[in-house]
Amino acid sequence: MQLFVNDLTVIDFSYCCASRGIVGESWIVDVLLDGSLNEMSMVLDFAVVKKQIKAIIDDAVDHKLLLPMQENTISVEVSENRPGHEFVNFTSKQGGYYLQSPSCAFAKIDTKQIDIASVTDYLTTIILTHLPKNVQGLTLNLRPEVIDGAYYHYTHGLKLHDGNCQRIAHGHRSKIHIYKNGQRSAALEDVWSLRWQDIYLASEADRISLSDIELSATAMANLTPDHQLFSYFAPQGRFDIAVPSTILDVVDCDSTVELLADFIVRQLKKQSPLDEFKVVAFEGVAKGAIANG
Ligand SMILES: Nc1nc2c(c(=O)[nH]1)N=C([C@H](O)[C@H](O)COP(=O)(O)OP(=O)(O)OP(=O)(O)O)CN2
Repeated sequence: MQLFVNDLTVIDFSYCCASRGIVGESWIVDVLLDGSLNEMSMVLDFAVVKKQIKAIIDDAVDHKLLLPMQENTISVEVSENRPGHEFVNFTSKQGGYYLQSPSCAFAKIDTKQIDIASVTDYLTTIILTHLPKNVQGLTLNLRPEVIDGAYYHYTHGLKLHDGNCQRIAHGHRSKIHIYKNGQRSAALEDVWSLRWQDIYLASEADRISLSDIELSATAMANLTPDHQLFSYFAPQGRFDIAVPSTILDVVDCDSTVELLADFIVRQLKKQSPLDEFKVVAFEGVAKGAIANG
């Protein structure tokens, strides 16, 4: 007997990619279980699938930075000064990224590259250990949203969020709709999808000086004048990141989707003060904010 739950959840995360750098991503998760019927004549109660399997997936990868541990341009070091914190040093074709975060912000995956296949294997192994004996098989289908139009991938952190969105390197793949004087503008949507393609979005308020940043000795030896530095404290701990200027956009606000929609409107108004704009900014799949100006 097989049981399925489609659209069980969306995982929003970022990952280290040798060619693209740190990439924000959103994948929808469908689940298919194979098993015999239990004493309730069920393969597994939908409530268990929806709550427990979703919780396992969230705990494993959601709002984390996924690290392909077989990639030799990544190193992880335990912080000696901050218990429970780790440093990640990552060199990509786009430049070097250096981070400090509480360990829960990273998922270490034994693979050469993060892709749908490796994350599916990783999650399947973890979930199978939690399933009752009557459930013998598990098929996960991870898939990006089908998007007919412009989208971007960004990575960010929300220092004021009391949940996992406080993690300084989690991200999303998000649609963007822009209306100019009531008409959808594919041209403006393309401009923003290009501007925020594989971008790190930092808040100016989180900028920190070189003397105050906390990174590994390896990172400190490899920082260049091109790196910009950001840091904050949030309930899970201290977060630091160094990002090369070329793959960074610094906004004058926090990066909640409400404020990002407003940021885009303000930039558009600066360029064309006489025109009216509406920006529908998504954050991951099927949610977002609308700003007008
Ligand atoms: N009003 C807003 N709420 C939240 C924002 C925001 O910008 N505006 N942002 C976040 C985080 O960035 C987070 O990444 C959003 O992800 P989401 O999947 O919605 O978070 P949850 O884990 O709580 O939801 P699940 O569907 O259970 O994964 C949070 N809120």
